[in-house]
Amino acid sequence: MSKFQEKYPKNIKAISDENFLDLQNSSPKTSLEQLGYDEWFQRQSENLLTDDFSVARIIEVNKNNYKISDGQHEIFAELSGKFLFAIETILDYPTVGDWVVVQCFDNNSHAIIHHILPRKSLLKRKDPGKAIDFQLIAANIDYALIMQAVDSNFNLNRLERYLVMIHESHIQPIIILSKTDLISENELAIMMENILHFNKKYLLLSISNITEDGIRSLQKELQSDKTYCLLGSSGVGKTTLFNKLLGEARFGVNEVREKDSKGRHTTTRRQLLRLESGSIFIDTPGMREIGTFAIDSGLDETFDEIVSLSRECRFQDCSHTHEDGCAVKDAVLNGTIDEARYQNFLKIQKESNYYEMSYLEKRKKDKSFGKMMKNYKKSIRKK
Ligand SMILES: Nc1nc2c(ncn2[C@@H]2O[C@H](COP(=O)(O)OP(=O)(O)OP(=O)(O)O)[C@@H](O)[C@H]2O)c(=O)[nH]1
Ligand SMILES: [Zn+2]
Repeated sequence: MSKFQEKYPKNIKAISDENFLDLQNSSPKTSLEQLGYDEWFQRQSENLLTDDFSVARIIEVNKNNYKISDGQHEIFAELSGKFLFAIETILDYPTVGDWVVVQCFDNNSHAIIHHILPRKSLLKRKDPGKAIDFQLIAANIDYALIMQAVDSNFNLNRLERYLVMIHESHIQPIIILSKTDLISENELAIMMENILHFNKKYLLLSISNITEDGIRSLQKELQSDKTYCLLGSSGVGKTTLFNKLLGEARFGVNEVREKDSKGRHTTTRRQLLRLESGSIFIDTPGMREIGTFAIDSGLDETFDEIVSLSRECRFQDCSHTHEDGCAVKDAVLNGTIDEARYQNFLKIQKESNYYEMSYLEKRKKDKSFGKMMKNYKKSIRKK
């Protein structure tokens, strides 16, 4: 064991076969379970599964329809009229990874979506085209692999921003440093030390797609039937890594050409797929351009030392910028809290306050518009 591993045994796990043992001992899994369906979702669906309704997972969101899978069939699906009518905000639409209650027709050639099961996690982002709207990226992701390359891409502030966003989405982060072939072992150790200094609670792995260092350790971390996504700036090596995980033999299968429900040929990229090892990966177009996210509890978890200090501030609504008796500012002055980290905390907090507010205002507006429409429809019916 290296010195580094001794210091951070939990963060840098030695390669072990633990993950694989429980696989061998368990009873055969249903095809739904192999797609990530578990007891929790089962409980959520209990009262909804009447008549000929069944459960399936959204594996693709297209312009005019969805593609769902029950682990055996891939079926084009549309929303029921009742479902559409009840939609109040973007958040009510299904997205990739969602579990839905459906009714299948004509020998599984198409399906109608009636309900979305509650989500364990939801990844969303601000729509770049609009000031305050959301775009859903994916639901029910268990782990996000946050990738940063060790070259000029490496940036602790950006890493913290990703961590905040991931916490906010209720997803577990795993940090991956990529392109380790570009630096020496010593340089890598220093970088990892820098990351772990503030982020001891996370698993940190390092990989090189070129030398394949660390790839096997990463593969051993990936659990079967859990859902993952790869996040990180353009060029850090996500696609290269993903193709490696898919396996050389299956290289290229991610592109599919098929007929949509209206019989037209379309070429799409699979948005949810299962690796041979049993782990599930979601890769949607929106994931590639993640921008600003709503941030609330995620901020607390990422900057926990700052947030716990803030309870000692004189004012309850202290902004930690100019107030007298601010425990956070004092800690920065006496060096207990890192200055750069404090500045990044303020920056993310400021952006999120602004963003959160505009979202709430928008939602209020949406609701009152919905009410207005309902009253209008009622008044028409009365006439
Ligand atoms: N030195 C080095 N280069 C790598 C490694 N992995 C990928 N690259 C190179 O980095 C470039 C970008 O790799 P991609 O896998 O396309 O990166 P990406 O993160 O998927 O980028 P986007 O598709 O733009 O999001 C390519 O030229 C790769 O050959 C690595 O481990 N080491
Ligand atoms: Zn304060």
